[in-house]
Amino acid sequence: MFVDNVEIFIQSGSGGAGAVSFRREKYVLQGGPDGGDGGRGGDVYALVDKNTNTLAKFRGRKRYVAQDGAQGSARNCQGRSGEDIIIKIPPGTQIIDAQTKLVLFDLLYDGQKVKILQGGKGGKGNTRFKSSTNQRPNYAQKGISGKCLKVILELKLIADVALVGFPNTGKSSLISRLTNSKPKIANYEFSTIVPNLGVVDVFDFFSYTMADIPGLIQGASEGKGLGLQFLRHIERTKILLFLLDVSKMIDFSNPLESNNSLYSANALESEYNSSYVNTSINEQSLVRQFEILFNELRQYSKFLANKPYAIALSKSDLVIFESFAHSHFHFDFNEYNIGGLQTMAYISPSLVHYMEYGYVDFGVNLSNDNFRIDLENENVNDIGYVDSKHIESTFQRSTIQELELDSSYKDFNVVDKPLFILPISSVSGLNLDSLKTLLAIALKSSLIPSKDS
Ligand SMILES: Nc1nc2c(ncn2[C@@H]2O[C@H](COP(=O)(O)OP(=O)(O)OP(=O)(O)O)[C@@H](O)[C@H]2O)c(=O)[nH]1
Ligand SMILES: [Mg+2]
Repeated sequence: MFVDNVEIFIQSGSGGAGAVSFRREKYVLQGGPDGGDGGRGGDVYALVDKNTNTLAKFRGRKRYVAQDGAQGSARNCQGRSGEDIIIKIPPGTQIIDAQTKLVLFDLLYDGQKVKILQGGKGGKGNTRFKSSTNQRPNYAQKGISGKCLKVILELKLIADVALVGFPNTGKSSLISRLTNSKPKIANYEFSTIVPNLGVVDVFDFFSYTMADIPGLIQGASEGKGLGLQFLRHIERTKILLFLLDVSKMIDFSNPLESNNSLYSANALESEYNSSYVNTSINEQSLVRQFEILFNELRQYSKFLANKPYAIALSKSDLVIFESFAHSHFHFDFNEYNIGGLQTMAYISPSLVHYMEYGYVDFGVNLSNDNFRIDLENENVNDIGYVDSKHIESTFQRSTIQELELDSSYKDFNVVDKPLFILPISSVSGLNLDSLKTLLAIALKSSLIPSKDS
């Protein structure tokens, strides 16, 4: 069960009372004070534990109370300290004061530990109050009470890459091919209702995490579909990977209808039920899918919309590649920084630069004007397979140089959006290695800040 928001009650221990006691010994008539101090109350800590990625266990247990300190006792014995309580939470959990809604802690890294509530101090025993004027004080301090607080634990998953797409576009299928995660895959919408996290291993020395969240639809920002509740999980990702479904066709024959329902989520949705027999792809449908998704993100948060992103064209096994290859996509994402790109696979100049850095032969023809990968090039097979061997070897050699650019390459140190556009298929395996590697290169490069912002 995936749970990402719970309210719990926490309380630190009270300090034990100091003791009032006097020395009693044979032949000692009026022994001096010997009451020990009370023990301190236990603290309440939170500890980040990467072995968990849900707050589900907090649904069962809602009270976390640390132990009180024990009372002091005779013979100057200090009371035992109350045991601390340590609450284990997944990375990405925020601890929020339930009343004021203030974020008290935002815990990101495995092993990070914070004290949320301090236990009360133990009271001083009467020994401590002995003075020249009062040799036998008959009073001691009470311990200080513990504190209590209602807090909300809110989890915002931390993944390096998040998949964003309409329902049924193959997000879960992709994550199941690239990672160890085994999500539910089905040919209907909203088969994923909670996020999945997986680890992508690239060679033996680099890995990153990928999140599959439930599909978005138009109006999600107003609460449609599963709405926004899962978008919080992509707030902290470094790269958004938009999955656009190439098997979706939308009839754009009537431009007058361009602003009405034909282009709405319903139009797209009805397409999801259409058969998978397509003879060519409709690039406008892809652009439209992208626009709808992008706008939903933008409505949710400008910050999200500003993130680096890449595009994967999913289910590319379903289109007939002859037409695919010869028509070439004409992406016209002017607003999104790619003007009229005529290519099927595209890698942004900055990313290419990182790949080339280390003087590695990328293996495909990157023409100077827009660095497009030419399908007719003999290094690329007919169906637009970007030879992953070349990308992989680039990556391997480049990592040695830590993918850092010297200052003369400053111009390339801007994130072009998208980082790349790649046709993929989780069914046939088309370009999956390239996808995995391109994401790795982007994450390793200084294009993407390595710490969460
Ligand atoms: N032909 C083909 N079918 C695919 C491919 N990837 C996924 N599918 C199919 O598309 C359907 C939906 O796949 P999912 O991976 O569940 O899609 P999703 O995006 O996770 O869907 P939601 O969880 O509902 O948002 C399933 O029937 C998959 O078998 C692909 O590359 N090629
Ligand atoms: Mg899914």
